[in-house]
Amino acid sequence: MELPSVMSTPVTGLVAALVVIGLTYLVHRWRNPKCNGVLPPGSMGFPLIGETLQLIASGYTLDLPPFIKKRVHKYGPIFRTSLVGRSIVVTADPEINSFIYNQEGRTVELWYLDSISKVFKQDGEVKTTAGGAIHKYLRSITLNHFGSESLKSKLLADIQRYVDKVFTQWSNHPSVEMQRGTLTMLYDFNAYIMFGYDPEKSNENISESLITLADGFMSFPVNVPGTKYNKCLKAQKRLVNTFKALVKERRQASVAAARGDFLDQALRDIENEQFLTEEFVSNLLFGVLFASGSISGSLTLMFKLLAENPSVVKELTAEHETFLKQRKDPKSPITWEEYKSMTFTLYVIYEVFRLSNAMPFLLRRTTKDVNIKGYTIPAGWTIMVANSALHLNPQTHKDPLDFNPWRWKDHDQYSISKTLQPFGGGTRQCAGADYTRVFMAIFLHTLVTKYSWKKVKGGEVSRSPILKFGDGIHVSFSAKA
Ligand code: HEM
Repeated sequence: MELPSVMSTPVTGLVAALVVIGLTYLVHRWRNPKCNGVLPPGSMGFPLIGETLQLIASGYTLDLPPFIKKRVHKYGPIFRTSLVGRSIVVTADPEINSFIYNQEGRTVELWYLDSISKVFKQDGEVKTTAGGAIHKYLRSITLNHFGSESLKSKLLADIQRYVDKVFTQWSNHPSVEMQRGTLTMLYDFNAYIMFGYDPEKSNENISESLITLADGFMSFPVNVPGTKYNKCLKAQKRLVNTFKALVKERRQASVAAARGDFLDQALRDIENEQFLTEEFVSNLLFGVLFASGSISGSLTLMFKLLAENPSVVKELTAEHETFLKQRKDPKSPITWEEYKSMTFTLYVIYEVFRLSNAMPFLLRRTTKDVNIKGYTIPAGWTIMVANSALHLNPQTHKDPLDFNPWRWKDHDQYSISKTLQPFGGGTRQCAGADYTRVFMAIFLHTLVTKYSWKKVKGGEVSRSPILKFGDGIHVSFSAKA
């Protein structure tokens, strides 16, 4: 009866030793990934989860996310890590960032985390973020409807009418939570521009679903009922169905019903572009509409920054009241020439971009080994381009956490393009940049010329690493006499 246990002891010991050796080898491989050169310094964290938990830990200032700040301090402006199962190199070095922007289609390609790709259906033939002809098309259709020609001929007036209407509604409430308020405003208006959406006539509340989606898409990707990620995936399903139905309905509508909008153009182009299908078009509407909500974070933060800096509001108001005085009819709409001469307003907008960092980093995947500054980033790795580091670098911007629009006074356009890159760079640079500046300028014009306003509650900010506003920023508005 004793025999089995005498026999099993050395076997068990051997198995245990093999498991330990195997695990040690795997951990060693995890910590020292293969590379045909020198990897940037850094740590790959724990096997599988890497340093994901550290990435999403919140910082309670407008400064760089603590994850990046701590590591830049420890390793320098380029370091390696692992996040959600991916080997990643983070760069906060402006020279390397520009190099990476310009490598698009050569040694790197646009890439999203797997969980984000799932939300935006970025796979197979409906991948709207692909390169080549698809990328060219994405840019051209977006610029056609949101670019400078459209702004001058149509959108400038449309934005003014819409912003006026929204402020009138806001002033009828005791207060408005600005993040939700600006997101609803942006999604409703941009959906109107793109496909004639009218929230009062639609069965689906598109802005509400997009807000739920925006709230959950950067949360920890655990798909369990009740989690933000789960709610986000449910909202995504509703949106995909709504866009599909919309595309079908418009395709069946008569030519006379055409509005000449984004959706009409995409459906017309189906005849000429091989990659365009109804599913692709509905995915395109979804992606561009979601991207257009990026202005909300900057507008929301703007209220906090203006409320804390009355001298900025004073100079801003003076600039806009001068326009009113110079007009024959003070009630006439803003002209393109007036927009172009809003000097201080533009400094305020630059400063809000610099501090809001609506997209604190951009993601790329290497298609070949990338050699830069003595390091090698292996093929198949992800690169996180931390453009926000440029905006918060004390060597580039003195007292970087101060809201100081006057700092832009002595900069020419070239130096601004080198020190402020909220819209990224290279061929993937934001196609909504002009539209964003015009929208914010008109929003500010309406705010300071027509309304008195007060922050009544909230205003805490955090970064994890996306900018968040705690319980929000609540503002009350009343029309000026
Ligand atoms: C504050 C507002 C905004 C910010 C900070 C912002 C930022 C960015 C950034 C950084 C990129 C480059 C992404 C990358 O390289 O990975 C980008 C791309 C893009 N953005 Fe924006 N964006 C804003 C508003 C908008 C708006 C209002 C629209 C639509 C009207 C828009 C449409 C797009 C599109 C279509 C792209 C893809 C461009 C391409 O791949 O060539 N964005 N945006």
